[in-house]
Amino acid sequence: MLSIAIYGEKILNQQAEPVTVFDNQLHTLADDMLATMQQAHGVGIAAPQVHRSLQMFIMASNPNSRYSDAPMMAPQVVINPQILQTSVEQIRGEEGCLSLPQERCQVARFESIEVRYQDISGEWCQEWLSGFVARIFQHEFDHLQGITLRERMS
Ligand SMILES: O=C(O)C[C@@H](Cc1ccccc1)[C@H](O)SCc1ccccc1
Ligand SMILES: [Zn+2]
Repeated sequence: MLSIAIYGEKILNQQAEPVTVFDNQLHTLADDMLATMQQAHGVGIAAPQVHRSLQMFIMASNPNSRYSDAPMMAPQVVINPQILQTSVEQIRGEEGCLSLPQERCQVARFESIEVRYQDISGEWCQEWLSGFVARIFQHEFDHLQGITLRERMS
């Protein structure tokens, strides 16, 4: 397990660096992030949260106490992500953050988004996401820009 940065640590407010080398070390980091996220019962985790300023996160939606209709999906490693398009509609929903333990707040997110990112082998993927998975993507994408729930509280 990796240690999780807590709100107030500088790394959480920095713009993360692009990933340029897709090697075994990157695979190891992805495995360690996944294990850390699962131990914390999260549905996502971003590299800056484990003190690595890299544009990389994991999203792993699964039905949970707050989002019982969340889809079950295999964990997805997302690298150098871009948000290409967003829906007009936004939806407010409850979010938590592993870096803000015990805090929950309502955050408005776009209902659906078109995204482009590289997977763990460097292949580019482009797809539309909606609902809870889109919410996780936007939450983790914020972490890569140095934005946390505190800055999003509305
Ligand atoms: O801090 C993080 O990035 C992980 C969050 C991700 C998250 C994204 C969107 C909405 C909620 C959470 C953790 O998963 S916090 C734990 C959690 C899990 C399910 C629902 C709410 C909070
Ligand atoms: Zn978070």
